[in-house]
Amino acid sequence: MPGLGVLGVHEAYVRSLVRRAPDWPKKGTAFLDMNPLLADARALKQCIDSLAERYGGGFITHVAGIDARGFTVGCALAYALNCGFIMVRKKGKIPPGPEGSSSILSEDYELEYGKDTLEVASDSFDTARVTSPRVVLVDDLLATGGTATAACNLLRLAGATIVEVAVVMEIMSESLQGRRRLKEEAYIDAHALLTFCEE
Ligand SMILES: O=P(O)(O)OC[C@H]1O[C@H](OP(=O)(O)OP(=O)(O)O)[C@H](O)[C@@H]1O
Ligand SMILES: Nc1ncnc2[nH]cnc12
Repeated sequence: MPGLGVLGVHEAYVRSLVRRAPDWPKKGTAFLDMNPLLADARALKQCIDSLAERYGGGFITHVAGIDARGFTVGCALAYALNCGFIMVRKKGKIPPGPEGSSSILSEDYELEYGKDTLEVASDSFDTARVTSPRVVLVDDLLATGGTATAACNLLRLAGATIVEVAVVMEIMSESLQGRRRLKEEAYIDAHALLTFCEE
């Protein structure tokens, strides 16, 4: 149907369940909260079904999700695709592997309202069983793209090929050009279920 987004006739309903928190966590940030969307069975199912349709077919071997909100949608998608799920974690959360068998890959980055560090275990992918992991990276939201770019870098260091970054919400504005940044710095395309144009 022309003029409809990727969620088609479901878009308005799903969009209505994104709550805005102006000036949070910092003045000037228009925070988009997907808690009401996650809490709604119909909206959650529509989001996961839409992503599963896009990435189904057997090419994807793993879904990776970014700590913490990316875990919600990411793990549900992995289940729907019958894939494994990889956690890209915030600093200090990954336990050591048995006796030096793995190391922790780490990258500092900036996001819309701060700085942080992401980590991935070097042995996240069992490459003896899946020789070339093909991954869709999932998060709730793309703003500057700093978080997703760092996650792509880490997953590649761990041996993955990133097929696409998928988010529920993308914020597009003069200052937030995450899609462009991902393409320029990580050579990856983004797929968003909902787009929000700010400013
Ligand atoms: O495109 P960017 O500007 O990098 O911003 C997007 C990131 O910001 C939020 O994560 P946050 O660090 O707030 O973590 P949370 O999921 O633990 O709330 C969001 O979940 C994305 O991961
Ligand atoms: N505006 C925003 N709303 C929700 N999460 C975010 N992460 C980065 N920017 C965000």
